[in-house]
Amino acid sequence: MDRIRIVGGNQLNGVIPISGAKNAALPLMIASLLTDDTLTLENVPHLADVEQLIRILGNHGADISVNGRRERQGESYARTIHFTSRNIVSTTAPYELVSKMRASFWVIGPLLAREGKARVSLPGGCAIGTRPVDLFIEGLTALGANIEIDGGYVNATAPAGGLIGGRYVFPKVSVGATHVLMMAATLANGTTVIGNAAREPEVADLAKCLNAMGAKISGAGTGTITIEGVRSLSGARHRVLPDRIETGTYAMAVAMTGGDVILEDTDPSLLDTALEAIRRAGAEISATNSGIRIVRNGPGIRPVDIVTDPFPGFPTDLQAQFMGLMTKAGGVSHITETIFENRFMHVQELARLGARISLAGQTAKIEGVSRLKGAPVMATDLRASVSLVIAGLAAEGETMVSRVYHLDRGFERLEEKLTRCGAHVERVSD
Ligand SMILES: CC(=O)N[C@H]1[C@@H](OP(=O)(O)OP(=O)(O)OC[C@H]2O[C@@H](n3ccc(=O)[nH]c3=O)[C@H](O)[C@@H]2O)O[C@H](CO)[C@@H](O)[C@@H]1O
Ligand SMILES: C=C(OP(=O)(O)O)C(=O)O
Repeated sequence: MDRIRIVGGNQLNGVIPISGAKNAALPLMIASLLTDDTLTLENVPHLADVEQLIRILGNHGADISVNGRRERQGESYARTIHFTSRNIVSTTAPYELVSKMRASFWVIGPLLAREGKARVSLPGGCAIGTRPVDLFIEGLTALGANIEIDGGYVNATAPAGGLIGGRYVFPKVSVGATHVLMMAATLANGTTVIGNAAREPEVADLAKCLNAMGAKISGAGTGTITIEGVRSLSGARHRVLPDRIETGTYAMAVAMTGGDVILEDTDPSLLDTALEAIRRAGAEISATNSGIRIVRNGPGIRPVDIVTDPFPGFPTDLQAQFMGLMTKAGGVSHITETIFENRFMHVQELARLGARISLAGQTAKIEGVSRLKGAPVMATDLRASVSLVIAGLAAEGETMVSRVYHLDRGFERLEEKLTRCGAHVERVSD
């Protein structure tokens, strides 16, 4: 199993290209099931989750080629991938495939809308909380679906004439359930209104792509989304938006080590709240023509309190990384997690590096220390793993991160991107 070896102490200086967003690419890929035509996605990151979803879509009958080649004939990055689901050959998404990744459950929306039925295993994914699917079930039921859970599978059927436009107000914001309801409603009879919708940029990116495919969606990116159902969708070409979580992660890494880095091919407006927190921690951040410049020289890291919230709040997917940064702040900070009830698994691992963190309910208190010391640590989930990398970059000596398959789910070429900026980071394959 691969591990990542970091020798801390180097500043980061240079340019880091930001990849397409995993959390946009996944729903966009799933949207290809809505049409018998070809959906072409550009700027798709090369990640374990993308590969897994390619397998899942293939199981439903999608024909997939990468950069004009059949998948696995050659490797490349920032890929253009063509998805054609001329016929759906199976409306079942089996446990063996879906249990590995939460987002694969989302195929339920397109399958139900296009084929009138779907049998999808209850999802797996990062162990960061219970992550139920009640909101998906309520939302799809509001479009007329009949849903039962049996033997670990969600069995959904649409009325004889297809899904029917409806109104559903989420009692709690859910990114995934918003994606699914929006996709399902594109092919429903009549108009659907989704209230308290997730406002994440990835939802707006999916709507933009669906509209390019012929859907009639307005309001995506706001709390109310209106979808006028259409008979069928066509193919389209769409570029996946930049990964705001990867952007924030590297910005925090630079704030941690000090240095001067340009994050290229990204957009600061995707992560205003997180950038503001990093600024308050002592880094200078400015927009460039194609991204963000982040500089920290001289003064140390200042303690900053944050609370995670749905967009436009501070993203839960950057919480672990910000905690990594705060371990070396000159004072006490507090981090409150409001989205997932069990997203503090990195605390005990950061402690191995010398961090002083105590937990009280959903709030972590971090007493900054002046030095961290390298140690063997274990990645417990995707963002937790990269918080250990951030801490390791500023720790004295060697940090060895095991279970990096978590990291490979969401960070494309991390070692290469950091090494190019002067860090000592390498992958060790046993
Ligand atoms: C692939 C992807 O894009 N994943 C992101 C997506 O996950 P995901 O879409 O799974 O997260 P949700 O927004 O659905 O979850 C938010 C909260 O709602 C709860 N909930 C959700 C659905 C449901 O039916 N019932 C319910 O109670 C969840 O347990 C959680 O407490 O948004 C999260 C919140 O920004 C991010 O951390 C994930 O990185
Ligand atoms: C939690 C994440 O992903 P997922 O929802 O796929 O588990 C994440 O991207 O941080």
